[in-house]
Amino acid sequence: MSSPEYFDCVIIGSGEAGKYTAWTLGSKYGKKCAIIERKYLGGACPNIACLPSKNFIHSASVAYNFRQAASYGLGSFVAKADDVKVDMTVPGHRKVAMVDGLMDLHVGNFRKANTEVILGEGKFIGPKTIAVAGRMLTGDAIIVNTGTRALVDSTIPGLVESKPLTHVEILDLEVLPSHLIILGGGYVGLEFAQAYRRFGSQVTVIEKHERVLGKEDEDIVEALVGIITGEGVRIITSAKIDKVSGASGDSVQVSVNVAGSISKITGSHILVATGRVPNTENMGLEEAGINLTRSKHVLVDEQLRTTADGVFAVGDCAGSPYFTHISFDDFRVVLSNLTGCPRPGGTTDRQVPSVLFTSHELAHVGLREHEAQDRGIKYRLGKMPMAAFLRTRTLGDSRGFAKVLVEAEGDKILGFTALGLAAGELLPVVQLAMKLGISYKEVSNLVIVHPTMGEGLVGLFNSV
Ligand SMILES: Cc1cc2nc3c(=O)[nH]c(=O)nc-3n(C[C@H](O)[C@H](O)[C@H](O)COP(=O)(O)OP(=O)(O)OC[C@H]3O[C@@H](n4cnc5c(N)ncnc54)[C@H](O)[C@@H]3O)c2cc1C
Ligand SMILES: NC(=O)c1ccc[n+]([C@@H]2O[C@H](COP(=O)([O-])OP(=O)(O)OC[C@H]3O[C@@H](n4cnc5c(N)ncnc54)[C@H](O)[C@@H]3O)[C@@H](O)[C@H]2O)c1
Repeated sequence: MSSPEYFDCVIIGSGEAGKYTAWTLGSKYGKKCAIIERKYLGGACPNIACLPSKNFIHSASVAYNFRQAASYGLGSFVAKADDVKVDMTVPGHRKVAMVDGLMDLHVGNFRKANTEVILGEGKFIGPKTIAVAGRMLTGDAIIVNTGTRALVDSTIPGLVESKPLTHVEILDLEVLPSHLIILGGGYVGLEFAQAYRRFGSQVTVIEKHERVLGKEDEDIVEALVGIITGEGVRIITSAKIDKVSGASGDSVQVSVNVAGSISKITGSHILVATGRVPNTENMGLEEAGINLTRSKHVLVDEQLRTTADGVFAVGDCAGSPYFTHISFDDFRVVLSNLTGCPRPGGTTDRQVPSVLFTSHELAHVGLREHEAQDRGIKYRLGKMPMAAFLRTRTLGDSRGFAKVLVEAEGDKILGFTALGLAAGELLPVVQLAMKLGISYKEVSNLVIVHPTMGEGLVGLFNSV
């Protein structure tokens, strides 16, 4: 057997953490990296997940705003709101143009970093040895960054046979579903539900738990559901799916059992959004000494080291919270290890901020109110309607609210949640205050420009 080709670092999967590692090791440290990618150069985010879905959401919000044109004196352009029909090929082309631009950027970055990009499916054939496209590679460091994929639950009778859409296919759909049925009321389900409703589809979301977005506080979910259902999305909760029949793209029927009462929902398309599974099977991981967890994520410690010497795992496949910015932070942790100065604590106690990109956005960081109550953590609460964030008045939509949890005995911020227009933009200043461990009063004492969204934080933090 010939000996493997040597690289300083070999990365399987070109997701967020992996590509930044290659770009940085190559451009800043002069290291020679190889990155192996089977389909989506740069990973899910720029190709089939975050960025294309947000591009779509923006197209949908233009359609939504167009229907409101009369309230801005533009009624003569829109005879009747229902007359606005979206040619779905156009948002599709807009998305493709964006992705093409992002790919140019990626190719340029790999070139600048002198990274060898190898297209193919990477598989371990021995400790630190990987086979791909008829080649055999090894390196000082190996990084597994293979991500996750949408779960299509084969235990639901008829679901697989109905050929449901996942987030990948729906982003390429060039027709508007007359009725889109969405299984799962989590991030993917709700973002697409509102977007497709805004494009003009009838939309039904079916969620198995008693609430959508099960992790969030009840008051937040109630307010968000009010906004989304107010636009015409139907949400069915506490629902068990008994059976799916028919075919997505033609006619599909879902039998739903809610507390023993069975109903049949008929739609034109069905989208699965019921969670994700790690891409860790058939890769020779365990044979190479890389153990998996019960959920089939790669088992890692706080420095993202696997059970095999010199092999790291990063991003979704390592069970890090499923967000691109978290995968990016995994890159920082691994880089700190590869450059000889491991980040103290690694991934322990890092912030996990999130934004659900519905309109209105749901932004969160730190402790939720129900989590504090469940854990018996005492807190003081500041809560303020978005109407008191005066910027929202200028934008004509003041729905939603924000709340902040502060220590009962001290002044540190424990958690922050906001539901409102552009709420995601409020996070960094709160995150910084939390990270520095400074008093919430430092935020309420800031001079913040009037009338920006951030200005509302002064009132919110004063209300504690
Ligand atoms: C619809 C949708 C919208 C989302 N929106 C957001 C958002 O707005 N903000 C946010 O922060 N997060 C969002 N996420 C989550 C985010 O996309 C993921 O958390 C992120 O992409 C994970 O990155 P990663 O580094 O783990 O790898 P990934 O981006 O998953 O990349 C892994 C890569 O590995 C490749 N691969 C797998 N196996 C092999 C193999 N054996 N050989 C070679 N290559 C392989 C895959 O093709 C893929 O390109 C969204 C997810 C979805 C589904
Ligand atoms: N804006 C963002 O940052 C963003 C957007 C999309 C996805 N993501 C990431 O991707 C992850 C995956 O998203 P997702 O929406 O696929 O998963 P999710 O875990 O967020 O939500 C899945 C939902 O499906 C429900 N469910 C599960 N099985 C079901 C069944 N049989 N019938 C009905 N409902 C069922 C769950 O109770 C849950 O509410 C997210 O958790 C998030 O981390 C992030």
